[in-house]
Amino acid sequence: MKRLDDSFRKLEKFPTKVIQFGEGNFLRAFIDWQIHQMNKQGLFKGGVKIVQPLAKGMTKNLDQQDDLYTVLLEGVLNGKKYQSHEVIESVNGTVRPYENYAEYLKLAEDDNIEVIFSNTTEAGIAFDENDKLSDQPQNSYPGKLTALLYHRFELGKKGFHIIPCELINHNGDQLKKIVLQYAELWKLGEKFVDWINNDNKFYSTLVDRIVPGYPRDRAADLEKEWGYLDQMMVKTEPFLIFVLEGSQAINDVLPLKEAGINFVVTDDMQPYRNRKVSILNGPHTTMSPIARLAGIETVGEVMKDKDFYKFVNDEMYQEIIPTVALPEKELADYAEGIKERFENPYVKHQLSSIALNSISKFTARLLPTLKRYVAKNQELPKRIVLALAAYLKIYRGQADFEPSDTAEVLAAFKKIAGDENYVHEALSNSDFWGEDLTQISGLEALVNKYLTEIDQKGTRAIVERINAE
Ligand SMILES: NC(=O)c1ccc[n+]([C@@H]2O[C@H](COP(=O)([O-])OP(=O)(O)OC[C@H]3O[C@@H](n4cnc5c(N)ncnc54)[C@H](O)[C@@H]3O)[C@@H](O)[C@H]2O)c1
Ligand SMILES: O=P(O)(O)OC[C@@H](O)[C@@H](O)[C@H](O)[C@H](O)CO
Repeated sequence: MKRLDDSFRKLEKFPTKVIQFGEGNFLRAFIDWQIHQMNKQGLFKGGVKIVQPLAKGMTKNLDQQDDLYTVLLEGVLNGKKYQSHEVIESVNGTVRPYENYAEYLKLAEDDNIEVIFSNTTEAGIAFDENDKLSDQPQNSYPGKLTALLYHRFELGKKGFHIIPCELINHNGDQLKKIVLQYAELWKLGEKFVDWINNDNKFYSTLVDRIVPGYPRDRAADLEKEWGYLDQMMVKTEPFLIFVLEGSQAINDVLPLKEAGINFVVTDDMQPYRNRKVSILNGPHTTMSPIARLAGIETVGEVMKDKDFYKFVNDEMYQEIIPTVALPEKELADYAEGIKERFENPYVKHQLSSIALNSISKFTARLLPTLKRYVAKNQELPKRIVLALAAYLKIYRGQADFEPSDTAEVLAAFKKIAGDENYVHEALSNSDFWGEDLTQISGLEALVNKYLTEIDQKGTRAIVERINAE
């Protein structure tokens, strides 16, 4: 069978206007897909050069198919079923700084390039004090970026719009802060710092699209159906939201909105972040321990089970939405969309993968809601507390499966697992939760009660009872 090659292109190859750090599934199904949508409508007329941020990666595989790949879009959005595939033509080429650093630095010389995107995972936006300007390349992504920016500055050229998509809060501010740290460490001078501050714009973003990646189980069948080989195909849900904090002028640079994409430019993205973290990630973090203890394996199975569906729905509407400071109708529409995404029949989202590092996830994704709920109602949100009790059972080593967390967290739980005051010891450990949870009135007693009930009857019985209350 034929591989993808340039003969599959339907659009002309546009000049490179974007540098993208990262060749991962998410960026290919999110940023490069969006650029392709703009190009199809003649709105952007620009291509992407992908920089592989690590020594090892997938860019050679992409080059082997002339930088083309297929996005398989499957799911339900606003009640409409989507099942389509499209060859994405927005990638113009790839650059590997570990193999050819000169070619990497040369990107700074291209006047057509206006925008830099990145997604190097949450670990990527980090300062490495051992990085040097003379390294070829620097170890960290911000180190590599600073070297590129400095070369651009020395050539007297204009700066960039720098748009990180890593899932950390204030990602743009964080990245800029580290670039300025390198400017100081490498003594790049006041003028460079002024150029960073005045000629470049760093934006903070929130990205949301579930991208399960390469559809391993169906790839061979899909290739047969499409009539070509594609080792870089990527599967995604149809939903996306791309929130960017900054001035509306970015719409002139990136006419995403005009292309019909759900691109939101705002001067404060925190409400969008709170909404996503509490209404999407919150229920994920709640259902994962409770449903796994009841023998359920995926988010889709949770949504198909009438008891668990009601439990999740009630958590969204009774415990979470009333605590988020946005118009209720908007939140309800968002919640309905999330339920549709959780029900996506094409995505098998494992509860075990959501469970990775659950203690920090509970702290970031559920604890703020629990505290806001208590402040508002002077009582505890039962469903979130049941999740906490279920986690304590799992982390005590009393489930049919192991908890997966950092070595420190696992060791700390191991130390207290045999303690007769286990619940008190666990809840009062501020290293887990950032604070002493026994200070929240009634929490320790309710967790103890739920733990006893879980031992006696299992989580499903408690879910049924809470549903009936
Ligand atoms: N897949 C999703 O559904 C989804 C949705 C929203 C956000 N995200 C987030 O996007 C990120 C990437 O996800 P993906 O599915 O594309 O993963 P992936 O494994 O396909 O790609 C990871 C990319 O990050 C780069 N990378 C990894 N560690 C790095 C480091 N220390 N420094 C620099 N670069 C590094 C790799 O080179 C690669 O380009 C994750 O952090 C994930 O949480 C994923
Ligand atoms: O990716 P994690 O492990 O941080 O969190 C698990 C899920 O809640 C998460 O992947 C969501 O599906 C995603 O955040 C949707 O955009």
